[in-house]
Amino acid sequence: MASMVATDSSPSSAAARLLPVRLRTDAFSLRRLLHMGSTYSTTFPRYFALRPSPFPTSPVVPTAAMATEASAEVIDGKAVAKQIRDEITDEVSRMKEAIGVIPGLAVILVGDRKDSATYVRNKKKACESVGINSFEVHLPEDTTEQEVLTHISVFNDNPSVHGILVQLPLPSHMNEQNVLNAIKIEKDVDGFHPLNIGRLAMRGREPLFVPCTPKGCIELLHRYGVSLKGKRAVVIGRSNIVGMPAALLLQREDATVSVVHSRTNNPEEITRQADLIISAVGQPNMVRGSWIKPGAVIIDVGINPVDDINSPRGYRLVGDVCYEEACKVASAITPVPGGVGPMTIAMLLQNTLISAERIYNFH
Ligand SMILES: Nc1nc(=O)c2c([nH]1)NC[C@@H]1CN(c3ccc(C(=O)N[C@@H](CCC(=O)O)C(=O)O)cc3)C=[N+]21
Repeated sequence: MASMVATDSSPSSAAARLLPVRLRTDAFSLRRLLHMGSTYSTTFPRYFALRPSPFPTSPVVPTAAMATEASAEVIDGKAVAKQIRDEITDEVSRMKEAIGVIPGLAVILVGDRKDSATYVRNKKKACESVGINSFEVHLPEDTTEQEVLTHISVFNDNPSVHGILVQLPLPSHMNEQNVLNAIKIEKDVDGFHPLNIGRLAMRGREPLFVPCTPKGCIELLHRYGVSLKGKRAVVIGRSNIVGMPAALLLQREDATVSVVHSRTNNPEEITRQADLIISAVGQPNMVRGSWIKPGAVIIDVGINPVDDINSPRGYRLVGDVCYEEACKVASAITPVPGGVGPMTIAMLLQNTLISAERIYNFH
């Protein structure tokens, strides 16, 4: 622990400063774990902190029995998202002081889905926390597609709005494609416009915006020092908003990518070859311990409610990955909640800031 304190107070590199405190002492521990396939060698201090010896006065020597009980590093998305929001707060005020512009995000919510309402409320709170202006339109379930298009058009023309997000899913009577295509590409902070996705897929091209959830996954890996170059990555799920863009981003990071989906033969065997797993399917606890190569890094995008009479809400959130099993095999894993979810919102704020900076040519 003493060495951690010393490292914290010494000048650190830019990369190290971005890392969560606990990792600053060894920014590349996870990268090393990836190479070694070990679940445990660089995590002794935390290991002992979590499982104190029953004989605290005697020195603790790791044994093989302990190794089988090793638990993965927790990739703390909540803490990293906070760090990113702090960076955005600074940048927003720098921009305001320099050119008098405040970034603005417009969110359109149609219908009364409780989860959507919660997400939109969280986005609004997050905007406030970093000094970004938020504009919100809440429309009833029976709104026509044309009315939604009109709201988009007004936001497209509003110079105080630099990002527009239409909360998905839309009510079933609407054509999602028509609605998303109406968003001006310069304000498409979700990055869902086909032209953005097309550019993401092409070598030598740059999208205006990278979709928030996959971007958040890659950002977490970067800030935890996980290198992807040459690594085998498996993305589970092929949705337009997570799985597919995540696979494209991983290829841009020089990973070798396989996409496992509902029609894949023997998904377990393919997934077990991965150094990195990104799971985005929406099936609670689908990825079991036996699917995971020892030492793999796991990013769990799933946010699945499961009934839980002991929870005040009557349910709790679990990921796609069986956490109890996975943390005994993986070298690092994102929890649910507190993993990718908060990063998605942080990336939305970042995209909104990037948009405003680009529109005003402010860097
Ligand atoms: N146009 C559009 N863009 C989106 O980005 C979008 C969307 N539609 N529709 C729905 C999904 C879902 N989504 C989440 C964002 C944050 C959390 C989040 O912060 N979750 C917390 C838990 C929150 C809780 O406890 O309820 C966590 O994982 O720690 C979850 C889910 C964005 N989405």
